[in-house]
Amino acid sequence: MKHALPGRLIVFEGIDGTGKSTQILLLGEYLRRQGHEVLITREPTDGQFGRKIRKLYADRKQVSQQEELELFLADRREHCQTELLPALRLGKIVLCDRYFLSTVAYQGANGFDPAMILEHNAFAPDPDLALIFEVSVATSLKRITQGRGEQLNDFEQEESLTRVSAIFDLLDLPYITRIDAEQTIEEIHRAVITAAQNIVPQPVSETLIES
Ligand SMILES: Nc1ncnc2c1ncn2[C@@H]1O[C@H](COP(=O)(O)OP(=O)(O)O)[C@@H](O)[C@H]1O
Ligand SMILES: Cc1cn([C@H]2C[C@H](O)[C@@H](COP(=O)(O)OP(=O)(O)O)O2)c(=O)[nH]c1=O
Repeated sequence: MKHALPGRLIVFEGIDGTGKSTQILLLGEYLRRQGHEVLITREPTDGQFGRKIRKLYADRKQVSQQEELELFLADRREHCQTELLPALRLGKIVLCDRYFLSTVAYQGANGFDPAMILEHNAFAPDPDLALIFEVSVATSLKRITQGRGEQLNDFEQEESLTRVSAIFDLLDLPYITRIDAEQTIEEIHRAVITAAQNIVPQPVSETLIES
């Protein structure tokens, strides 16, 4: 659903380890320096459903794929109502680390029809900009292990990231901009600013100077 609220919603998408969390903080700092009010948030959230999802992952518990999909949708419904929509109504720039394209790609990789997943997210405002961070699966795996010191079940993880990545590659929606995330942190930051500038309104500070 396209929103007509005064704020802007920018979401950061892509497979794990592409540098989303790094870049969201850098863009947040940049926009705040420009005089914007910024909300930085993420999914899964820290709300009741998001905590449940993280706990399932941490405990390596298996739930049915249907249950998993429903948990992500419940988390997003709550996130929209309690955080995203109120912030957009106040004219804030909302930066969200993962949103419904992650459900399309990850739960799509689990076998659900991507188009059906998109329909189930019709309650959620469309982002004004969805940045899809693109790296090879090899780079993703390297960054995950380096950054977090996790011991990987290499083959399983490689296979599932490849499937998720293939769905991200196929997505074709008007608000998507693809970012080459193999570059340095500084180069990516510049590409992110360029994309954001197309949809972010003039900052309050500049409006005041001109009038
Ligand atoms: N452009 C980059 N080049 C090399 N390493 C990076 C880059 N961006 C992020 N990293 C590192 O890769 C790891 C994963 O980055 P992170 O921002 O947490 O990714 P994500 O949020 O997409 O999982 C971290 O250790 C981070 O410091
Ligand atoms: C938002 C969302 C995330 N996920 C997955 C992607 C991640 O592997 C996992 C946790 O997200 P996240 O905390 O972003 O993981 P990371 O910090 O490792 O990038 O949840 C889905 O499967 N569906 C969704 O709708």
